[in-house]
Amino acid sequence: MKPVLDIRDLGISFGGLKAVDQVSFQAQRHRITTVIGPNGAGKSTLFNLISGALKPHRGQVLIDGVDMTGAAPERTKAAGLSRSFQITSLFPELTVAENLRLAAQVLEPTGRAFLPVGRSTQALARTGQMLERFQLAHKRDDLAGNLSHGDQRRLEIAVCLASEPKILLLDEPTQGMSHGDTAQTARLVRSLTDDVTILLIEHDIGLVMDLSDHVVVMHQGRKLAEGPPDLVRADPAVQAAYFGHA
Ligand SMILES: Nc1ncnc2c1ncn2[C@@H]1O[C@H](COP(=O)(O)OP(=O)(O)OP(=O)(O)O)[C@@H](O)[C@H]1O
Repeated sequence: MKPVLDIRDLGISFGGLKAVDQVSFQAQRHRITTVIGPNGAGKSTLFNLISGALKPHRGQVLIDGVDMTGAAPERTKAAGLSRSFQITSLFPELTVAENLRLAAQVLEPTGRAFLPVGRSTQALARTGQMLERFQLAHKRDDLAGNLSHGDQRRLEIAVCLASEPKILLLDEPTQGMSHGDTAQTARLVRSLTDDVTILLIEHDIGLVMDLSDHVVVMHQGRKLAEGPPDLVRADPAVQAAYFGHA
């Protein structure tokens, strides 16, 4: 089957530093592909290259077979790529439902995007679905800024999904969460693969093993290894570079 995301020989340098160097891999539809690697390995830069926040110096990014290399974030978004950030990008002064409806507004047919809220039927329907799915219905009228950290991170994932993307880029979705919140969010992320393909950056190796279908290991800008989580974890080169022992 054609991969939904195809990364080919991607690279960028900052001055003399090759932050991402000759990286190639594919993300298969409805699977979770996780990028791991020590601090400074190039994971965030890779996400920036894929989402269009940075333009690569070499290589290609294909979304559903279409070359999107160097396309601006608005264009990769329109092609079906949605990204959540480590730092929350919610509107704290808007309610939970309003944050979702704003993101879902792109589902309205062209020319109807600025209709009064009550007539944005598709956006409202999607908002309702997201509230249910993310167990936020009882908090729909709470200000996003007043939610707990765990609820804010979950709302942020819901906002990313509200526009019905094909690919979801999640950067450490459970960072800073309590143990209980982490487990709940992990279950949620797993359930999302019915709808989307997920590309994840995650440091918690337990979560990586639990959640991932496929793991890509980065080290000093390069891809060190890739494969199923258990095989990658047992790889001596990965052990040496990432887990600190051979
Ligand atoms: N805009 C930039 N200008 C110069 N150097 C940069 C820039 N962005 C990243 N770097 C460097 O590129 C390398 C890769 O950084 P990156 O943030 O992608 O790593 P990472 O794997 O995401 O690390 P972490 O796990 O700490 O978030 C680092 O050495 C970093 O200092």
